[in-house]
Amino acid sequence: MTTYYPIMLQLKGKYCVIIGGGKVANRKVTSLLNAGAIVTVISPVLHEKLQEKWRNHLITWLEKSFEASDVEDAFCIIAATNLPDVNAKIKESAMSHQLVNIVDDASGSNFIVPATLKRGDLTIAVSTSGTNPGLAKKLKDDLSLQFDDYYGEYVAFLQNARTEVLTNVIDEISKKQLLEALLRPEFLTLTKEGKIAEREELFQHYLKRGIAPWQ
Ligand SMILES: C[C@@]1(CC(=O)O)c2cc3[nH]c(cc4nc(cc5[nH]c(cc(n2)[C@H]1CCC(=O)O)[C@@](C)(CC(=O)O)[C@@H]5CCC(=O)O)C(CC(=O)O)=C4CCC(=O)O)c(CCC(=O)O)c3CC(=O)O
Ligand SMILES: NC(=O)C1=CN([C@@H]2O[C@H](COP(=O)(O)OP(=O)(O)OC[C@H]3O[C@@H](n4cnc5c(N)ncnc54)[C@H](O)[C@@H]3O)[C@@H](O)[C@H]2O)C=CC1
Repeated sequence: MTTYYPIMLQLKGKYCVIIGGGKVANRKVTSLLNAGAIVTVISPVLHEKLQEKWRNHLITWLEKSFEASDVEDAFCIIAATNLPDVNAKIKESAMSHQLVNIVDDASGSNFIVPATLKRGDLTIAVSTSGTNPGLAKKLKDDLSLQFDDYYGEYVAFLQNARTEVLTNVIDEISKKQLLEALLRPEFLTLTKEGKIAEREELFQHYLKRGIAPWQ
């Protein structure tokens, strides 16, 4: 059993190379682009959705088969061909300091990709440590019902409110109580109901008192 170390990677401006141009490559490319990576795809053929990304100048496409020199300068490498031998060769070409994901070989990868759900700045990631990716996807889909779209707005509110508390409240006990109080269900319920003005009013009321009234 492998014990993984979960992290959130900052990939903005990082050079990532994906080898293979199929459905799986497209999924990995989509999430890399969302994270701001600079993406090059190496493949003689491109899936329709990757072709669209290429036409829109979102990716660089090298219309060729894999060669070891393709991954030399990459921060992150994803081997997503349908040929296990080629994927194994990609793994061998990578240096030990490079991030490498081999889509058909979890134990040969030094990172694997969880199923993720994004709601604004909130990310919920589910991994089965590679034992059942389908379950990771299912759990993510189940969680998407509980963590509905309004969560993005809720998290943005919490971010601003937390900043306001940290900036304005000097007394450490009041600060701690207010930060705890922000996570009580009232603020989530008001967000869910779209009562944004009332939510702000309630927060300002607590902020002015310097201490949450229910404490
Ligand atoms: C180890 C890992 C490596 C990696 O890719 O990083 C890996 C490996 C493999 N996946 C396989 C199959 C499937 N993978 C999916 C789906 C996803 N797979 C993803 C991640 C991972 N897959 C990593 C571990 C994640 C974890 O820790 O649990 C997700 C979560 C994230 C993403 O890809 O972005 C994404 C959901 C995206 C979403 O949220 O929608 C589905 C379902 C579907 O496609 O609908 C199936 C078919 C059902 C099934 O087989 O279970 C196979 C067999 C291939 C074959 O048959 O040859 C292998 C190879 C092996 O197991 O050795
Ligand atoms: N990790 C994951 O989430 C999953 C992994 N898989 C694995 O991923 C593999 C790929 O799946 P798909 O994208 O559906 O396959 P696919 O057949 O649609 O795509 C394979 C791509 O690899 C390219 N390719 C083949 N040889 C190459 C080479 N020498 N150099 C560069 N590119 C090359 C092909 O042109 C094609 O674009 C599957 O064989 C399976 O083992 C499958 C499902 C999920």
